[in-house]
Amino acid sequence: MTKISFIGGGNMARALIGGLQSNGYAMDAISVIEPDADKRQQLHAEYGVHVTEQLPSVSSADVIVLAVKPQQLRDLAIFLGSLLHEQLVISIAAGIRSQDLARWLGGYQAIVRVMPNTPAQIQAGISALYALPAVSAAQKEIADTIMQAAGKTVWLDAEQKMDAVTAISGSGPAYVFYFIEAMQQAALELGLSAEDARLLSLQTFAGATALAAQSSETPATLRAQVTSKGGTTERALLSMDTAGVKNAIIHAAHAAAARSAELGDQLGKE
Ligand SMILES: NC(=O)C1=CN([C@@H]2O[C@H](COP(=O)(O)OP(=O)(O)OC[C@H]3O[C@@H](n4cnc5c(N)ncnc54)[C@H](OP(=O)(O)O)[C@@H]3O)[C@@H](O)[C@H]2O)C=CC1
Ligand SMILES: O=C(O)[C@@H]1CCC=N1
Repeated sequence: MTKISFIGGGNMARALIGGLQSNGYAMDAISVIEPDADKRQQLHAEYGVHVTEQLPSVSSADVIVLAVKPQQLRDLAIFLGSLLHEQLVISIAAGIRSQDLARWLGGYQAIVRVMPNTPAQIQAGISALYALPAVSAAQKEIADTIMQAAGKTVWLDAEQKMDAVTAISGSGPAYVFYFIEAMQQAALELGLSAEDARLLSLQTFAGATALAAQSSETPATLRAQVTSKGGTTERALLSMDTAGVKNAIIHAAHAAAARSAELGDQLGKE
């Protein structure tokens, strides 16, 4: 079994480990390097993974997943470079370009950049992957297998597309949760119980998403099928259009993509 070492045991590392566990991955093949003792203890208790604060332990791993914040990556990578021999390095840090990471690692090129998302923890994630040219086909296969344990995978032909991916699927779960929060708040305001608010909003999301995925119709057509002339949906959509909801969502995704590029520009300069 490929030995995986996560550096950083925060939200996204947990989500990926959860996905690997659900997929039957041997938890004793996974170790997590994390400075916070409470997080280490929690990760060990919940998943049975090895935990340590000792960076040199990465030497025994086949794959190293860099799961620290983008702002923490450079200092870590400069230290990590001397510990690498033939491991595959997977970076999930938003914005950070592979060539900047390679430079911080002292020229190490076996790098796959990945943008996962948190539904990984129930194997419903999607990850976009991009490999530097030096990454072998076998290493790409390993990266793909690991990320498939957390959901679907898509390979990018140009790293530049990572900013867009980050804005859509990386940050995207937060947009959906935001919408669900609003639906649940409205349900409560309209007099439904918390339990019904939760059930009705979540099943509506799940059902509409499944229909959009399975149907050959566009989302616009499916939306029109809900919208009876002179009816309730029409009134709701008019209210959304007046408030500029669609434009706000599009604008938000552009803002996220711009922030990804900005992180790459700012942090990559160092
Ligand atoms: N959350 C998400 O939905 C997604 C996140 N990502 C990317 O994943 C990365 C991690 O994000 P997320 O999990 O949300 O962040 P978190 O802050 O939750 O996790 C990062 C963890 O790494 C720890 N850490 C910091 N420095 C080191 C170090 N030198 N060695 C080991 N551990 C260290 C942090 O400790 P401390 O808090 O003490 O600094 C923290 O516990 C980011 O780069 C982000 O861009 C990508 C896709 C989606
Ligand atoms: O918010 C962030 O920066 C990270 C990257 C994508 C999702 N979370």
